[in-house]
Amino acid sequence: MPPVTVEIERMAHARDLPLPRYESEQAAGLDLLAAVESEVVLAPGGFTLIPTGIRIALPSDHEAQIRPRSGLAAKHGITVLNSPGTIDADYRGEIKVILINHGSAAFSVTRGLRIAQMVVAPVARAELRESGDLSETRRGVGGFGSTGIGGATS
Ligand SMILES: O=c1ccn([C@H]2C[C@H](O)[C@@H](COP(=O)(O)OP(=O)(O)OP(=O)(O)O)O2)c(=O)[nH]1
Ligand SMILES: [Mg+2]
Repeated sequence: MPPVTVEIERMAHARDLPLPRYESEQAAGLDLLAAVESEVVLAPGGFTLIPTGIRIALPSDHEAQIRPRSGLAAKHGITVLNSPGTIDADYRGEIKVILINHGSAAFSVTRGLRIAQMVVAPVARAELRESGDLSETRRGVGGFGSTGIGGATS
């Protein structure tokens, strides 16, 4: 798939920070940096909105998803509260990341720390057509474990 062009602006408080980038050749997400002025300490159980200092313009019919970094989650219990956060194609404000500390120790967010990753993805927009005659399926209304919990199913 050819790359999608995303316009990006580094805001005044982030001109010294590098642009988000893919950390490996085939990485799905661009790592987002914390554009905090000074250290922000997240107490256990606490959550906070972290600025990234960037604004973007996505092409129409695309979104950006703000996802956690597994390293921060596995090592410190830090994740994205509203994961995946949704950046709409028409949003022109600063991208912010809502981090939550599920760990048992305080976590320090320092300027430039790679706090989350942003995945750009195509989006299908629905045209709703109201109907009283939805198609039948084998699953029907079954859900929430209707196929069994754990083990192999036959
Ligand atoms: O993690 C996030 C999630 C959202 N946003 C920005 C971009 C998005 O386009 C906008 C609105 O997000 P969302 O639709 O999730 O929030 P809402 O509570 O529905 O707000 P709104 O009424 O503004 O749509 O906020 C972020 O910067 N970070
Ligand atoms: Mg919304």
